[in-house]
Amino acid sequence: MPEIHQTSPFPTVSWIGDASGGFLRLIDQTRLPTECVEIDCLDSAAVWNAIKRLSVRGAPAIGVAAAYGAVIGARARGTDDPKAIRTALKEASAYLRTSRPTAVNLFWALDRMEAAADDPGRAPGSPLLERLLAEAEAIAAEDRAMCRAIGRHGAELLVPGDGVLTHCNAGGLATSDYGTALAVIFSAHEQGKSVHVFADETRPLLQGARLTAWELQNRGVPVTLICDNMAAQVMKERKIQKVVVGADRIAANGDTANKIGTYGVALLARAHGIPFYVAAPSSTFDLSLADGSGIPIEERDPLEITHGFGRRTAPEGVAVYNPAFDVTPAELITGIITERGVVQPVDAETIRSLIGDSNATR
Ligand SMILES: CSC[C@H]1O[C@H](OP(=O)(O)O)[C@H](O)[C@@H]1O
Repeated sequence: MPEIHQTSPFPTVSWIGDASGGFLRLIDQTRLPTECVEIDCLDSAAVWNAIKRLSVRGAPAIGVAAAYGAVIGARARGTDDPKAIRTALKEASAYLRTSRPTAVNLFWALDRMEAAADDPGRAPGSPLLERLLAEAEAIAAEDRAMCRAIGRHGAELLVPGDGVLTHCNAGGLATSDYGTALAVIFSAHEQGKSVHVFADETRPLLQGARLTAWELQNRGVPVTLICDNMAAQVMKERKIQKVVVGADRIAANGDTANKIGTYGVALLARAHGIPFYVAAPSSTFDLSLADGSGIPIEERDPLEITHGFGRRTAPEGVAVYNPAFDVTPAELITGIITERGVVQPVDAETIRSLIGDSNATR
């Protein structure tokens, strides 16, 4: 059973100790906003469970956690023999890949960890476990930098007084720090642009209510919480000038998988003439997919719908459908805000030239 520690709000995911004896520490996001506690993951099974149960969630944060989980898994055979470490790493990587299917960052990060194990060029001469930890730390550091760059590029799209609708949580909790969609908000505020956020609560797991509202309040950003079914009304009342959401996997043509309900928000934004932006790092692109039809959509436990709020809210035995994501077609997306700039999603070649095949390793 992982240990539990009280903690300050950040960092979402961090490594404690050295390569041979260290472990992954993360905020348990299932306990927010009422409790901000951390759990320590001492083996790859604890990391797998943390991802599966959304203790750690959000595409980039899942990738960073999986990278550290691969380091832990590489030690599973208790030897410094590089051959045994590589074998244990591959086993841990294959196991961690089964935790959740949609966020491509999980697979992107594990691909990087496996490549690092075979690349003596990184930190030549140092023990393999230290090289693996260095790669995981690099993935986390790159993510922090990408989030800040996304914030800078995205903040240019906002004007003072904008009402911005968000869906789910694409904040610091969904990344190694600062967020993607919320990075745009945070950066705008740091530049003195006052914007007001309307946060969809985002059923069934309420990442918007529990996490986005919590993050924005922590940083002093004005936020109004709404139910998902109120998005059309706030748009009709002209309270919303922009929509900014995160992403879990973006295909080569810009089709974007994100939390369930995002597609509906995109349709509403189009109907009201409101720009709809996706904010995501290049690690969330899957250029191996020509379009969104190939993005695997996770289906989760029906109990998340029938037993939310701590009690049963549906008749015993009722049929339930619980897809955790949907795919917004590129033609409904005004622009994708990446660390390299804003790209118009329907031009697949522009996306490929901006993102580059090397970054989107799939
Ligand atoms: C910055 S990616 C955040 C992205 O991930 C969330 O899904 P989940 O909470 O199930 O991991 C949601 O789709 C967010 O937009």
